[in-house]
Amino acid sequence: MAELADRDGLAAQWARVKTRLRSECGETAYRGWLKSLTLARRDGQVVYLAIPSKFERDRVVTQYGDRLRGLWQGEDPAIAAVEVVAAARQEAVARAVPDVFEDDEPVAEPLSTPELVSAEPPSDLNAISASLDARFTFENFVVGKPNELAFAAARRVAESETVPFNPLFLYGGVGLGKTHLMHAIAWEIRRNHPQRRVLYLSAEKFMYQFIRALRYRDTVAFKDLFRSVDVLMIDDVQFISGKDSTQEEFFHTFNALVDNNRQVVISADKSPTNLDGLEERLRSRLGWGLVADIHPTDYELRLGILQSKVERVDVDIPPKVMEFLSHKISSNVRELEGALNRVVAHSTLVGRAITLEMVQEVLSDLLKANDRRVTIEEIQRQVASHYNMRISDMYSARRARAIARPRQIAMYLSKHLTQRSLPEIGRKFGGRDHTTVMHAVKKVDELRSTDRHFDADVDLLRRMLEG
Ligand SMILES: Nc1ncnc2c1ncn2[C@@H]1O[C@H](COP(=O)(O)OP(=O)(O)OP(=O)(O)O)[C@@H](O)[C@H]1O
Repeated sequence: MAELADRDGLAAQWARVKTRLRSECGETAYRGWLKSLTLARRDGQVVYLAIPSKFERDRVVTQYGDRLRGLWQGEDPAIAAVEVVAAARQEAVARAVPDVFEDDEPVAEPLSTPELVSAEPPSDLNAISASLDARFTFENFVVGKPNELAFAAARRVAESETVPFNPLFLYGGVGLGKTHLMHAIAWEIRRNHPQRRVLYLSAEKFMYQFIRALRYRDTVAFKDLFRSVDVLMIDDVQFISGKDSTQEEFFHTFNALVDNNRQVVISADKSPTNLDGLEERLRSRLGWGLVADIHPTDYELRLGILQSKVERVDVDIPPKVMEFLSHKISSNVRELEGALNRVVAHSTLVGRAITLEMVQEVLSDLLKANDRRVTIEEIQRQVASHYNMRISDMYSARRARAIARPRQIAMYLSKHLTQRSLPEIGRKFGGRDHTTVMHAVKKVDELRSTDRHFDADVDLLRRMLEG
């Protein structure tokens, strides 16, 4: 009986860990890698999780191992380690786990035994296409200035009878709706043209399928399959950066599809020009169609998104609270949604009305983290006022040292205190080139190492900005 209760408690903990993993790591990573994790058992201070293949296990352990452990420890600080074990297919996991874990040692399965990974390489689209989230539709996507181009382009691709632009390349920062739009395109095509063969998967899964095909010496089937689709959608293409043979294969697949007038849709965290570790010919081809940027959200869009989510959960949230959340949680939409969910969950569980005070209390950690984020505009303001110059000189062409040096410092701080790329920073400084930003960063680094006063000055600015 006690054992059963323990098991239930463990399952509830695992459900919470999975929910947090999903919101922290993003939908693409969750669906691509984490969803297939299953809870095996707990033994003393160690929790055992299972996953179908060794390949996935290696990936999950390197990429998400620390986070998994942290989340489990959040549930129970006594947990010292989380072991991820490769088991055969899902059914086998369910069957084998109790026996497999009879021994104290977790069993890791050898990579060289293909039948343990999967009986057959996939023979059809359904086997490799990632599943689509029912919530990620065009109807549920709130459109504002920052995402209107991406939205319009996505709709056009989904509704058009022909191929309007090839590829459609959607890019933007974390949690701004790339995956949502990709799923929406796939849903819409499925609805309007059920006969079209749509393949949607993450770039990591593409790589995984490719490596698997190599291992099975089955690259012909792989090529046939990928080249037989009407619409190929690859999410998070930045993951193939630096993976030469995967890139090569992707390039050929891409060309074959485009040459045959099949639609290709790609998403990434950066524009083709700014994707590092990509071969030049691929980079240039990725930019041939329409490149649509999803900009960071503005206040109006955040408020709109919150309103649309609140309508669906059917709870009463005072307008002041909605404004407060849209104002304060500006990092990304995923975090905004997470904040709303936390507030609603707290209110339902504890039976407490949603007020400004309650929200500040429940979200104190998140609010603090958002407060700390610095924008390029704040940096420009702070640096300009520190050096007693006009803010417009941050974007002006004036090159006098008294102006140029603080501007370089502001570029340097933008590079270090924000997530913006060099070209993005350059744009915010009057449309300067990324090499100018690079030069500024180098120059400030140099001066910091040779001039003590200069170094202290920059350090002071940094501390003021970081609050
Ligand atoms: N404009 C929007 N309207 C409604 N929901 C949105 C909008 N933008 C983002 N979201 C929601 O925010 C969450 C994160 O979006 P999504 O997973 O598409 O981001 P992403 O850009 O693919 O992030 P990542 O780079 O982490 O994969 C999703 O739940 C999505 O539905």
